[in-house]
Parts: sequence; C-alpha cells; structure tokens
Amino acid sequence: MTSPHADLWSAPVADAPLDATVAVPGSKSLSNRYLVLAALAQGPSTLRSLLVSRDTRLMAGALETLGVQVDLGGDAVGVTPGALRGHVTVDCGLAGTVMRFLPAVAALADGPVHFKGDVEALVRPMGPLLRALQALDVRVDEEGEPGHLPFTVHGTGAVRGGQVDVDASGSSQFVSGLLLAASRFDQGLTVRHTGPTLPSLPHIRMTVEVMRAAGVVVDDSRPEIWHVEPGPVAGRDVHVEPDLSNAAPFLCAAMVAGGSVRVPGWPATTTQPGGLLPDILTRMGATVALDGDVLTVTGTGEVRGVDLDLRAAGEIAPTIAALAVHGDSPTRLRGIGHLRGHETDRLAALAAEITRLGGQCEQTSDGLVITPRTLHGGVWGTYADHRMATAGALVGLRVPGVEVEDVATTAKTLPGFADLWAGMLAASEGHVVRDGVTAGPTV
Ligand SMILES: O=C(O)C1=C[C@@H](OP(=O)(O)O)[C@@H](O)[C@H](O)C1
Ligand SMILES: C=C(OP(=O)(O)O)C(=O)O
Repeated sequence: MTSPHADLWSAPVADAPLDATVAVPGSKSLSNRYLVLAALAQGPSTLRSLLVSRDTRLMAGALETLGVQVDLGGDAVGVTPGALRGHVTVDCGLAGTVMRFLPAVAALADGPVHFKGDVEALVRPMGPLLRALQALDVRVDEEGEPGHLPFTVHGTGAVRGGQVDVDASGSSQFVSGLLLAASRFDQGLTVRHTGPTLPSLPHIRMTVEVMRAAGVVVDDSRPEIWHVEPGPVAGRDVHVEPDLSNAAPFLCAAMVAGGSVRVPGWPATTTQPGGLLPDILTRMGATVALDGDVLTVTGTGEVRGVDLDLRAAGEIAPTIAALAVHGDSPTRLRGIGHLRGHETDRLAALAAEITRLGGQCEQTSDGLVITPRTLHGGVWGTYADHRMATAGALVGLRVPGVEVEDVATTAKTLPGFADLWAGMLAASEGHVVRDGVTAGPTV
C-alpha cells in the first residue's frame, strides 16, 4: 500500500460494496481522563481496554514523570498513585488532553513542572487556562509566545481553589482541565465560562461523569458553571468504551462505497461526541441500526448534503467534511471556528486539500461550505493531523490516485489505521480476516 515516495500512502479505492466488522480501540478522551483521575486517586486503579496510542502514552509518560506508577503493558493497565513531584518536564507532544489536563495537576506537585510540545503544539491556545491558574495564585512562567507552550507551572504541593472565570470558547479542554484536579484543591473550585460560545459540551459532560463515578461531588445544574467539592478521588476498575470518533471514518466508508460496516462495543449511552453519529449519518442518507452493542451503518453510495451545527462534536468535523465531498448537494458545517486551534487549522487544511484535488470548499467565519465536484487524484496533505489523514482515506475511497501524506500521524489516537482500513476492504472483498476486522457480521 506504500507508494515509491515513502511518505505517501495510496488510499485504496473501493470497487465493491463493503461488508465488514471493525473493532475500534478505546476512546482517547475517556482513556486520558481515567489516567488523570487514577493518578489523583487515593488508591490503585485498573483501566481495561485503555487506548494505547501516542496521546495516551504521552499522558502515561507524563504521569510517571510526576511520580505515578503506570503499567501500560497488557489488556488491563494498572495505575498506582504517588506523591506528585516537581523539577520535571512534561512532553505534551500534540495532545490537547495532555497540555490542557496536566497544568492544574502540576500545580499540586512539589516543585516546577516544565511543559513542552511538538512544534505544531506551540500555536495551540493555552492562554485562558494559564490565566485561570494564575488567578488561583498558581505561578506560571511563559517561555515562548504568551498563552502558548512552552511554560512552567510552579507547583507548591497545594492549590487554594475557590472560584475562577475562564473563556473556553477556544477549547472545552480549558474547563475539563480545571475540573479534573479541582477536588484536590483546598476549597474545591467553581468554574464559570465567560466566552461567547462553548464548544464540545459532551466532552465537559464526560469530565463531570467520570469524576462523579470516582466519587467526586460536582454540581453542573447551572448553565456554564461547574462546582467541584473538595474531597477524595476513588481508585477504580473501569472498562473504556471504543473511540466513536475513530469509528466514524469506517462507518462513513459504508456510505461512500455502499454496503455495511459494523462497529461492536457501541455503548447504549455515551458522553462521547461520536454518540451523535447515528443521527448525523441518518440525515446524510445512511440506514443505521443498533443491535445489542453492534452499530451497523448501511449505505448506497449516495450521500446527502446537509446543513449541520457541529459545535458539540467538532472532533468529527474532518470526517463529515470528507463524507460531504461525495455528496449529491452542498454541505454547510457551522459552529466549528475553534477547529482553527486543533492539531492544525483544520478549516484551512480541509479547504486547501479538497481544493487541491479539484473540489470546492470555502471557509466561513465558523465553518465550511463544501460543494461536491468531480475530484481527481493527487497528494492529500495531513499537517501532522490524524483526522486529516483519515479524512484523506475517505476521500480516496471513491477518487483514484489519492496519496495521503504521513498516514503514520494516525498513531496519535489510532495506531495501525492503514492496516485496519485495508483490512476493512479486504474483508469485504475476499472475506479475509485480519486483526480487528472480520468479514460480514461475525464479531
Ligand atoms: O476533552 C477532550 O477529550 C476533547 C475535547 C475536544 O476539544 P475542543 O473543545 O478543543 O474541540 C475535542 O475536540 C478533543 O478531540 C478531545
Ligand atoms: C482535537 C483533537 O485532539 P486533542 O485532544 O489534541 O485536542 C482531536 O483528536 O480531534
């Protein structure tokens, strides 16, 4: 599947309807929340089906650096909390969950914690979170562009807590990052969002839900205000749901190629934004069925254009944009201006790459308008962004000659993506069985 240019992956074209079952690994967002809470807990935790990918390795590595024992080997990951130590460096890579969830944890360490990241991470917004910590009397020294990595959080072993305002219009992770550590603050914490819009509300609900499940008292009864009582975090034995946002390109493949793709382990209820996929894909022309815990998406190859507010689920926007490229009418995606601060400026990246292949994609102030055109092959740039890579695979499923740059960038949240994708096609054609993929409906 690798082209002569080692950096390029030839996206396979589906020439027959799909018929495959794809097992998707654990949720990045749940995995990294469970890791943080396990590190702050009173006793050990066991995390089952935890995602093992670049983002969770970075989180586990950072927590180990801070004095927590994390045993990543095996199906069940053991976490044993320890006294949080300073005089260390945390590498955030390009992981929003690491750069936004750990500064408040670092404030509880017994010395300075230096935060660094990939070159692409240095432009991701951090300012509102750092200002909130400073307002709580945590010393933060910014060493680069203010409001960005790199910086040092000067832990003193304790944080007063109390009340703080944060503008989370740039990222819901600013709120989640304050809440996750807040029960360990002397007075707990009340966080109030002050910005004009609040993206990714399901991810904030996810934070509240996992905290409550660990025995933390959280009041979220007032809109855009969260109150966390001081108190202990319980060690837990938990099973991590599959990553529904990473299931999205596989499910969308059935719509583009026709046929059916099934994802086992689909939760009956979830705080993952991918929980919105059944509704969204139905609106775009799919037939969606949940039978037990197996979600089946069946398509005909025809994709309906839609007008969609993706504020709650910005993470799946690149996949929906790639699906919309194959539509029968234009698609407008709204409420996703904050995607400019994701792994890359995703609005600019999607517009550039779709246009490069002969398509039409215009940026608006808070989203994209995609007008389907006949596309041609060419290089699909990925900008170190895992979701740009999976979007390129979906575009290439019906456009011959799409060469996806640096498909290995998918290791951020889904190592082995290219094999899983090829396995989905092989299983559909020849009923070959590969790791994580089975032909037909058998799980
Ligand atoms: O808290 C989380 O786990 C996430 C929150 C969202 O961030 P934004 O609110 O910055 O979009 C989402 O896009 C990201 O992939 C994961
Ligand atoms: C925005 C994303 O990631 P991060 O957790 O790095 O913000 C994403 O996975 O789409």
